[in-house]
Amino acid sequence: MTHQGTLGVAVIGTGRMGADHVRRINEVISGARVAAVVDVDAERAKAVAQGVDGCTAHTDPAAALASDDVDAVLIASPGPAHEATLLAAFAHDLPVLCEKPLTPDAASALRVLEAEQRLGRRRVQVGFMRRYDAEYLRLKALLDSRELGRPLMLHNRHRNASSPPWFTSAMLINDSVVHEMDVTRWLLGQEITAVTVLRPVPSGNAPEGLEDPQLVLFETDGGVIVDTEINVNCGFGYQVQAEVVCERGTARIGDGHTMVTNAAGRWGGTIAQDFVERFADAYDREVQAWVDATRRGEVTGPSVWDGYAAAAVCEAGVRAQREGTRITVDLIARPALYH
Ligand SMILES: NC(=O)c1ccc[n+]([C@@H]2O[C@H](COP(=O)([O-])OP(=O)(O)OC[C@H]3O[C@@H](n4cnc5c(N)ncnc54)[C@H](O)[C@@H]3O)[C@@H](O)[C@H]2O)c1
Ligand SMILES: O[C@H]1[C@H](O)[C@@H](O)[C@H](O)[C@@H](O)[C@H]1O
Repeated sequence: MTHQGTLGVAVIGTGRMGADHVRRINEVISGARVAAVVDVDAERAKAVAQGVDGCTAHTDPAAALASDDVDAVLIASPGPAHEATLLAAFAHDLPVLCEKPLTPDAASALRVLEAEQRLGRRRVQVGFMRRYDAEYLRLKALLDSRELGRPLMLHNRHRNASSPPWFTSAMLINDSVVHEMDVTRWLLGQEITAVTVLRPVPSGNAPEGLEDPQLVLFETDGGVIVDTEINVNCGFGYQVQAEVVCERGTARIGDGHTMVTNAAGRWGGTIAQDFVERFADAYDREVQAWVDATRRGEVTGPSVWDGYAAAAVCEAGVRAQREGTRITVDLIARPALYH
């Protein structure tokens, strides 16, 4: 560990999330510094490194991972690039915070799972940041207390103001609904066993050819039914809501009205415009929790098993969407490392 016990972090990928995590490590959280940044776009890496004291810029993760200044790795490159960097970090015995998705498909996630098991201990926290959001944490605590009895149904709404130009119909499932896959498994403590996808008439707001919105149904091994409206061109803002229906009551999060105003014949509040705004505190808590655990020599939070399970549900979801039928999810038995 460098500089009086401060964790030296290499941030891989300095795009939207990577640059935001560099700012967070530099300005918001404690116990870590950005020692190196890596991006295949050399200019982007250099521009981000310039704003950080003692930070080197690289185009190849191998150079950064081999540096004596680097104690830990934060991966924020696109999903298909995650596996290679995860395996390289394992080879250097470095702890990792890996943005979601762990990897884009179940086979590659399984390879990472097997590699981590060969190390014999957990090395990776996966960036499912909703587990660090104050509202989701309250909902989880309520469900764990069983105050409302057993959960029976979970209704989710996941709305983005607009989708980026490269967004595909499959990405509604594996880039967006992947978050509901993780919170469903985490909130309920159950695995998702089957997925069905229903598609209404596409919104006129959606780019030509994008099947948006969609309604995604999960069945779980505890008999809970979960529905998620995914709607990535809703136009009005970024909205993530969840309502759990239990035997003796319901609980709902995500209305997010910290202040309600009355003016000009209307009442109401404001809606965040993107995930960076809505989940700002959750990202801060996620990265701080990773740094704190790493400095204690521990690994906490969403695991490679969680990343693998989400990848397997994504695969079933994309098939369910394509084939228009209910698809069951096949998971391997959970290895002892993740019990
Ligand atoms: N948790 C969340 O809410 C959330 C939100 C958005 C994105 N993400 C995830 O964060 C990751 C990055 O997404 P983004 O929106 O920042 O993307 P982005 O396109 O803005 O940035 C990705 C960066 O990685 C670089 N890059 C590409 N291949 C690379 C490689 N092999 N090695 C190093 N750098 C490489 C690109 O040049 C680019 O600068 C993705 O895994 C994405 O799913 C998570
Ligand atoms: O990559 C992003 C990100 O994961 C957001 O949290 C989600 O709301 C978006 O739909 C997705 O495209």
